[in-house]
Amino acid sequence: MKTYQYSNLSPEEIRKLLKRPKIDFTSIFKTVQPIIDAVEHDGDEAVKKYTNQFDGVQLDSVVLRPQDIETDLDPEVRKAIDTAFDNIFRFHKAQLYEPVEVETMPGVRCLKVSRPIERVGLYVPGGTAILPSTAMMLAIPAMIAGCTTKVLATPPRKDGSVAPEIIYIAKKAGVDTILLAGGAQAVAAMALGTESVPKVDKIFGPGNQYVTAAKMILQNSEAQISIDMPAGPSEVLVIADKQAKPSYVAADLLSQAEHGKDSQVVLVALNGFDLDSLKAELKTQLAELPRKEMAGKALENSYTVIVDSIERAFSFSNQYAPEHLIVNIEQAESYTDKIMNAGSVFLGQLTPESVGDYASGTNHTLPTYGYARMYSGVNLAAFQKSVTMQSLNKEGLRNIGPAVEKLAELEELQAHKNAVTLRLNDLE
Ligand SMILES: NC(=O)c1ccc[n+]([C@@H]2O[C@H](COP(=O)([O-])OP(=O)(O)OC[C@H]3O[C@@H](n4cnc5c(N)ncnc54)[C@H](O)[C@@H]3O)[C@@H](O)[C@H]2O)c1
Ligand SMILES: N[C@H](CO)Cc1c[nH]c[nH+]1
Ligand SMILES: [Zn+2]
Repeated sequence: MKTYQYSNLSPEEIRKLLKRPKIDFTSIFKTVQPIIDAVEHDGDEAVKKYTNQFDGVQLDSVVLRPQDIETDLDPEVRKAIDTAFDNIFRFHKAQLYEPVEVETMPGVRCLKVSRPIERVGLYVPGGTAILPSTAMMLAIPAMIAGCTTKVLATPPRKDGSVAPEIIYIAKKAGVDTILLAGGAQAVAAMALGTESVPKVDKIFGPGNQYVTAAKMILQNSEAQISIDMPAGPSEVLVIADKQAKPSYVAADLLSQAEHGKDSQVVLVALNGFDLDSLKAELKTQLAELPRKEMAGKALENSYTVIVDSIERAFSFSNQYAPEHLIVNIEQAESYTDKIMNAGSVFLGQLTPESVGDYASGTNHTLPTYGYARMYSGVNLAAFQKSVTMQSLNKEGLRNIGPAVEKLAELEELQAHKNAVTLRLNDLE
């Protein structure tokens, strides 16, 4: 990790630091488009072909029905999943809201109600690590929202199976179909539908560049789907002051670096934070990690910036708009008003980012790459759409009619005006 002193940086150097490592989507689109075309044309056969090519697995069937499969989990694993499941359920259930009803003028009643997006596709990455936690983050809000068709896609393991933990979660959350595929072929199968995969209306979930590119292409295609957000390689920004323990900060930075070599981690250090101890901690902790190669590569894309005030620390973080922000400074809770752009925030010395990845209750599918400036992380509302309704009585029609007639006249839309005038005349 390189270290920069903020006050010595030129505006151009700051701009460069705030940008993420470039992803060349043009070449990825060239790989992904033919995969999508093949799935559109050949359905399940294409899914099988690419699963063989990229995952080395020859599938007999591309789908499983989780409800038909017995799972035998280690009791401790089951208990941990159940704890996380309950917390995620509780936090997302609390996001259900009551219909909005307003009488905008006497006799004119307006309503806003929520309805589930009926058919959803949930992508659970599985290239370099199995992620049962992502299965929970997607399937639980889909269940609470009332989505009726829930397809969960995940790459098969080398023996063609799906991790029992994912099956257990899928059953618990009422997922109907598991698609044994990853990458662009899985996204295409859910967006377009195949002989055995139901077509969905919205696709959720993080993934590598092939997954992200397929989501981007398909949302702009005739498949008529929407996607949650452009979620890319995991990232974290830590703000640390002199009270922050270097060993904790190192562990937090490494926890996101170990996701993949393209992850980026950033430390914004306030004066007094012990950078020498941090460097030593990073070295010793990294050496012990099973994924040290990936995490080490990610650290090469990463950096520390030293700032001289808390204001500067938050303004840098807001411009960077991290997926995860850890505020490891004294009285962290008193600074929440300063946080404008971040996917999910972890306040204080005792709140590692990992708790949000697994079990605190918040969602871990979050915007990366600076998209936290305008996108929210996955939440209950992402699985719903709102429908507005209105109804008028005689008084309402009399009250509102003249304004609508006048505005229709202004826009020279006579039929619009007539629809009101005919009714008003009948009232007389
Ligand atoms: N932002 C978030 O919320 C979040 C959460 C969890 C994970 N992540 C990120 O998700 C990503 C997971 O990536 P992953 O690779 O482990 O799993 P993945 O499931 O996203 O991708 C694996 C699939 O990629 C396809 N693939 C592999 N090589 C290919 C090639 N050359 N051409 C075409 N397709 C190919 C294969 O079909 C394979 O099944 C990581 O970048 C991680 O940081 C993000
Ligand atoms: N940190 C990831 C989101 O960026 C989510 C995750 C899953 N498992 C562990 N971490
Ligand atoms: Zn993580």
